[in-house]
Amino acid sequence: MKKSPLPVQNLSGKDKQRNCGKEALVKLLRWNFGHPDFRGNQLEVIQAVLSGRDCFCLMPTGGGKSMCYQIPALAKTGIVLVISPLIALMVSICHDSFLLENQVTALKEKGIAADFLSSTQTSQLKNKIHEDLDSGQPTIRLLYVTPELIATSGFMSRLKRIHSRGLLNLIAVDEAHCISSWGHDFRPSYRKLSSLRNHLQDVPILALTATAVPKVQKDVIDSLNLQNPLVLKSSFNRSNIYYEVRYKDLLDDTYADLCDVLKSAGDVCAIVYCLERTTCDDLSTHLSKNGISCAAYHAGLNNKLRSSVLDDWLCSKLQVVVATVAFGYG
Ligand SMILES: Nc1ncnc2c1ncn2[C@@H]1O[C@H](COP(=O)(O)OP(=O)(O)OP(=O)(O)O)[C@@H](O)[C@H]1O
Repeated sequence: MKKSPLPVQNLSGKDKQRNCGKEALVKLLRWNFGHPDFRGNQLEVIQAVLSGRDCFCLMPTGGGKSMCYQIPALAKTGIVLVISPLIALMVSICHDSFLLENQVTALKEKGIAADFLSSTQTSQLKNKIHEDLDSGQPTIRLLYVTPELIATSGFMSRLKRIHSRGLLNLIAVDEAHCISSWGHDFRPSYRKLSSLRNHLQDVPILALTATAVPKVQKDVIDSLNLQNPLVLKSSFNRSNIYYEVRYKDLLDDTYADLCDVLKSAGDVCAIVYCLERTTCDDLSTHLSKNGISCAAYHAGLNNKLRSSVLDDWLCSKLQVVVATVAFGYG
């Protein structure tokens, strides 16, 4: 049976203080996500944004950044806007089984009213979301959008209307390092997010990233015009990860060595990254010949084939994917 989200309350006066308190927030976490307690800096971030403060949060991949805006969306009536560069990718090139993995689907399955707006949706679907947003009492609590959409005047006017009704609670900028031209993943569309502060002055902004050297961090804070932000950084040490370096030049046979490593690791799933497409094809053929269930993944393969490799790997039909960085982009 599906659980319905805990009822939310409008935060004002004493309620505001009480609901920003740890106890109420942990209750929301347990009820909606089944986690016993907050991890790392999650609670501090959540309390900061709920109290209306801007925040810059640096947390490692898998550290639980999403919870930092998902819980605020459940703690207050209104909307949390999540700006993510990943929506377009997820929706356009992945199919059902992978879509199930994405945040919106997972949230909906938990009974949380989340949705996304993307250029790949039918106008019927988009209109339905627009109607909900324009209604006096939108049902959507978490809305995922692309930075490109923020730059359109139509959507900004819609946001301003929602804000004028006191219903825009938080703007979360995921992968915030993309705003910085100093960063490794600069996206020009992210630069346009600097207009958010001018248009929606008193809405707290939460910048989230897993990668930001001090120069990038400053650039993100300046570009988004964060005001006296709470800056929180977590340790990048992942105690569950074991690192080992083997020097290729010192190995007699790199392919044979890799084959041994994969076989001795047992029935694990793995990604082997290569610099070139031809190496992916070549190594994948070699591993397959040696009894390892394996496929290549790179931008030279058509969408259908890439999707099926991704799908098979996600459902453990394939043990190893030999890929270029195209795998990280979906
Ligand atoms: N407080 C918590 N206790 C236990 N598990 C948690 C907690 N918060 C988040 N998680 C789990 O940690 C995993 C990673 O969370 P999440 O996807 O939000 O990480 P992330 O920091 O956004 O990662 P990425 O950088 O890849 O986007 C999820 O499975 C999530 O359910």
